[in-house]
Amino acid sequence: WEALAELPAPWQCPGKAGRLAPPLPETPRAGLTRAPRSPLILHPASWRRRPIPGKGCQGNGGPASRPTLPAPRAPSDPAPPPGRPLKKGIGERRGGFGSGEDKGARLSARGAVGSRAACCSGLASCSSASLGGSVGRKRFGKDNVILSDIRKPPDHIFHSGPFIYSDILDYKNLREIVVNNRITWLFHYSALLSAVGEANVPLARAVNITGLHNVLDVAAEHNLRLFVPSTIGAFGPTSPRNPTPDLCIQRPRTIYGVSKVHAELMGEYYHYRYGLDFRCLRYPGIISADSQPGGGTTDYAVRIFHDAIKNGKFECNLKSSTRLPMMYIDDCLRATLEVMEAPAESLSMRTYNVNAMSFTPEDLAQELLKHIPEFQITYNVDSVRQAIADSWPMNFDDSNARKDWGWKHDFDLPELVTTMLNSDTRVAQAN
Ligand SMILES: NC(=O)C1=CN([C@@H]2O[C@H](COP(=O)(O)OP(=O)(O)OC[C@H]3O[C@@H](n4cnc5c(N)ncnc54)[C@H](O)[C@@H]3O)[C@@H](O)[C@H]2O)C=CC1
Ligand SMILES: CC(=O)[C@H](N)C(=O)O
Repeated sequence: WEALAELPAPWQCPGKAGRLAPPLPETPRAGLTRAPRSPLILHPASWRRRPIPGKGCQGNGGPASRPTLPAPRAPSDPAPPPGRPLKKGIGERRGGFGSGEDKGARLSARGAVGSRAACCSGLASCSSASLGGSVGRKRFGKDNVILSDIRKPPDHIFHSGPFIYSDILDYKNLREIVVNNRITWLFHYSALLSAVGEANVPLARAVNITGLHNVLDVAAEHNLRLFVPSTIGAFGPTSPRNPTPDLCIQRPRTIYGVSKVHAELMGEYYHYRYGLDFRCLRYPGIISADSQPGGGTTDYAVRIFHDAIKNGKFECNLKSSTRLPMMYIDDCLRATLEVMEAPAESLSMRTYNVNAMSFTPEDLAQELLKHIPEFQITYNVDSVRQAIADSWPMNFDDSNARKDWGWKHDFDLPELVTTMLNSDTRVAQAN
């Protein structure tokens, strides 16, 4: 591991346009040196090992012109220490990240000035929307959360705070956003979901795998705290299905699942090898009134509410007995913020299952009938979605999340249905 410390990290190697960091200024001493502080931004790139002549990556610019990586940590090392608190006064902006009361944000600040979080798109198709827009902005202040996507979100999101266009496949642009906006936390939501992924494997491979590589590199290079959601879809037919524990066989049969197992493993690898503060939750199917489903297998559990309110009936594309783990969006967002704000010492793992409830389409229909007595459900099974659902967990064991950082869900099936049908929710408003 000592020897590996002198090798370049992925984001320092040539191969992708704009990937090379600028050469280090000459420093008077050999070994670990500190580059001069910029008056505006102090980020971890300030800490460099001087390159050793003749070592480092070959190609553009020659070895001596390239900075080397932050020292890799041996796999047995403990998790990296939390970042230093922001200097008082500097990062205190509008009560959001870096504010005096905000413990999590202070922990995350890691030497940045005026910390900010960025969400690369978000939950469901009004993506960037749901997560950053709803809770991230409420929690940290609207100007301290920057949302991005390749699609314009609905108006209520678009006008709720900073939103920028960003393609996850454009590494240089990601880097610009992080540096120019002094980003300290990154929530990476861009992905193609299970059903649309099967319909366009090359695109799913690019967005879910290459996009993740870009995010990992930019996060490690700039010492960001990184959240990547995984899913029940990261398990497959050979995993125990009822319940599915955190650690077991993971052999998914969809490109979506394969890309998410890859994300879990790559994030953990970057954590142990480069000290990246990577945190990941395996979400169940997420049910939100705020957004339209994005092409997944669990979409029926969102669509059913829209159709029930609008037409009083619903045609379900999964069999009535298909049991899957599910969660209401508020629980999902709270779990995400809680794991991001948890002290590093409390995390015994970097990827956790989280769960709230588990139901079948029939269970959901029965609960809806209590509110809409004339509601009717029929079944027209989609064979692709059904095969996917049959390979996924029926119930999720999230005891490690509950034990390590105190995860506790608020919404079971009755509360979910009442809330989704409540006149305040967007399902009711949209219909
Ligand atoms: N919705 C759910 O039930 C669950 C979602 N998740 C995870 O949460 C994340 C978000 O899921 P949803 O919002 O439901 O999916 P979605 O399909 O609604 O949103 C994904 C977003 O990614 C954006 N995107 C696609 N290609 C992009 C690119 N090249 N650059 C930038 N953005 C791009 C899309 O425009 C879209 O807005 C995904 O990573 C998914 O795996 C995990 C488990 C359950
Ligand atoms: C559970 C998920 O990851 C998503 N909703 C999908 O069905 O693909």
